[in-house]
Amino acid sequence: MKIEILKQAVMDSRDGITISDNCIDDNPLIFVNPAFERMTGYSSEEITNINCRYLQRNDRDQPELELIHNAVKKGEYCLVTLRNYRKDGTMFWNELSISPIHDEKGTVTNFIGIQKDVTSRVIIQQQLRDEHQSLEEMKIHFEQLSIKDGLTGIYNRRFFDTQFEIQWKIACRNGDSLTLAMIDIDHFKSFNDIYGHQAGDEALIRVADSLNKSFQRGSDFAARYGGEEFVILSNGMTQEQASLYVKTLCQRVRDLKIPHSASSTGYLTVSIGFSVHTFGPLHPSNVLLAQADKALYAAKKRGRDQSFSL
Ligand SMILES: Nc1nc2c(ncn2[C@@H]2O[C@H](COP(=O)(O)OP(=O)(O)OP(=O)(O)O)[C@@H](O)[C@H]2O)c(=O)[nH]1
Repeated sequence: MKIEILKQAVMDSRDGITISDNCIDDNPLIFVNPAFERMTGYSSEEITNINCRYLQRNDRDQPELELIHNAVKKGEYCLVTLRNYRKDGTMFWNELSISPIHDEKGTVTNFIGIQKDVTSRVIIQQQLRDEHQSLEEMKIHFEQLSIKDGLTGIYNRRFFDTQFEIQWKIACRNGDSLTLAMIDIDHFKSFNDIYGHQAGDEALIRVADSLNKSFQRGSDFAARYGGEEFVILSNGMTQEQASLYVKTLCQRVRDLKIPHSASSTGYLTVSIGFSVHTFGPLHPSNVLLAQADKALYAAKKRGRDQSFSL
């Protein structure tokens, strides 16, 4: 091939082509083609005989610069995408490859650099990444919405039903005990009537929060079961442990000291029915719910502000 054609190919290339001199201190550019001049806005005279790091200006905190530095040191090829700045100060993404040129003894005498302005591609990639991230955030948000109660922020009935099924199956397989506590606010209708619905909502939030902070085990959880009714599911407790635990729940709500003039104590209280059941392979799950529900009814009958188990 004629040397003239090679020369013309470099001059006509749409990609920027540079040649640096590796035998001179600081590896300065000794040639840039017209496409490089168009891409950067610098003329050949302005940028030859100096190292091309001026293209990064003060934006030196780019890990890719370390890759180039190492490749030059070892006399190796490398491909990076960098933020570069044109003469007018505007930024562009430069996809740069550098390849060593060897003399007959194998010494690296020069590097040839090929540069492409890939700004549009990088911007689209960033937009896609951002959109993907927002979609992920929305997905998490909607997942949370589907299992959390809108008012109190604790788990909702749907989550409880699913989780109850799972924990029941595990308990049946392992022969473990499960404890279900059904917690109902006392005289809540009159609380709403006296203090208003908004105050009722605030009381529900405070009670839910207090119950939600009461666990000893990671697998325990509280959920809002209905209007002013909550449930707590816990595994591995004995009857005695469960009995002590639910007493502390009643106390936690008393300690909130939410005034309730229609309550005999003067404060908002809860009644709790609980059931502890050790499951075997054939035990249905609803026994726990039915027993806890009956026990709650009994706790109400016995005067409220207390826990009870059948
Ligand atoms: N503010 C508010 N009130 C609610 C909400 N959900 C249910 N309630 C109210 O809770 C009250 C429950 O009343 P009842 O089922 O009669 O029970 P109670 O008055 O607590 O009586 P006992 O359970 O027998 O002590 C009703 O007045 C409902 O309107 C809610 O999200 N916000």
